[in-house]
Amino acid sequence: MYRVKEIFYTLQGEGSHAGRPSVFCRFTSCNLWTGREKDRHRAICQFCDTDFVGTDGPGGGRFQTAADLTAAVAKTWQGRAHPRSRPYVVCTGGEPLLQLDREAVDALHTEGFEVAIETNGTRPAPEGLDWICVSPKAGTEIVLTSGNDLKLVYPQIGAEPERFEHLAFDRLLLQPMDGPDLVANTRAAIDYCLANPQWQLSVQTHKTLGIR
Ligand SMILES: C[S@@+](CC[C@H](N)C(=O)[O-])C[C@H]1O[C@@H](n2cnc3c(N)ncnc32)[C@H](O)[C@@H]1O
Ligand SMILES: Nc1nc2[nH]cc(C(=O)O)c2c(=O)[nH]1
Ligand code: SF4
Ligand SMILES: [Mg+2]
Repeated sequence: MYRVKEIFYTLQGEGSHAGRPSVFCRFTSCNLWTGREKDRHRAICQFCDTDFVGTDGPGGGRFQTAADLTAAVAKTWQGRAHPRSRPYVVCTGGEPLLQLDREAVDALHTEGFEVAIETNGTRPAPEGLDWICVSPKAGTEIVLTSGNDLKLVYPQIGAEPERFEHLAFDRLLLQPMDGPDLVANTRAAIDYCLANPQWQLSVQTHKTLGIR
């Protein structure tokens, strides 16, 4: 069974695929925070901007099989078919690698989807994913050490960019930490990228665009 908070169609807001029409499938639960505000101060990951508790969001629910999950994703896609693009699903959460398995990836492929993931990198990934974005968190050990985007939320004490530069990712991205210090964090991320051009800036465009 797959427990999903919400499934929605929007533009990818972050990372190398920013602007790409995508179905977001947000899985319930995370291994680095319970998702409850009362636990935030003692969570391993304390800056999370997302509600991933429960299955009550738009399009959310409990899906018994990979085929059920895929049907829910497929009916959320609203793009017209075109030879230049395939339907695209971004599996996120919460931590999607607590639930996403080979069966679900295969079923999504059979339906014609390209399958991307946004993960904290602390759990192994099933084979077959088309796009892997790892966003490391201070105080954790990364087991997913290769992929496409390494998208580090900045700044994090104990997760300095230099720690990740040797990993086998196509792109290194800094994403300013949203919260009360967003303006200062954005300035600091810009300055870091300007001085260390192996890093590029990732802005959470959906937040300024006012879309999900
Ligand atoms: C909510 S997480 C879900 C996927 C996975 N658990 C992870 O952390 O990568 C989706 C993305 O949002 C980023 N994110 C979460 N809170 C953020 C914040 N306050 N500011 C900037 N990015 C944030 C995460 O680092 C991750 O790249
Ligand atoms: N538009 C949009 N883009 C996103 N990219 C990563 C997101 C996430 O929460 O994983 C996200 C999200 O929640 N919305
Ligand atoms: S690992 Fe991801 S989902 Fe979990 S608390 Fe951190 S940002 Fe949120
Ligand atoms: Mg988000």
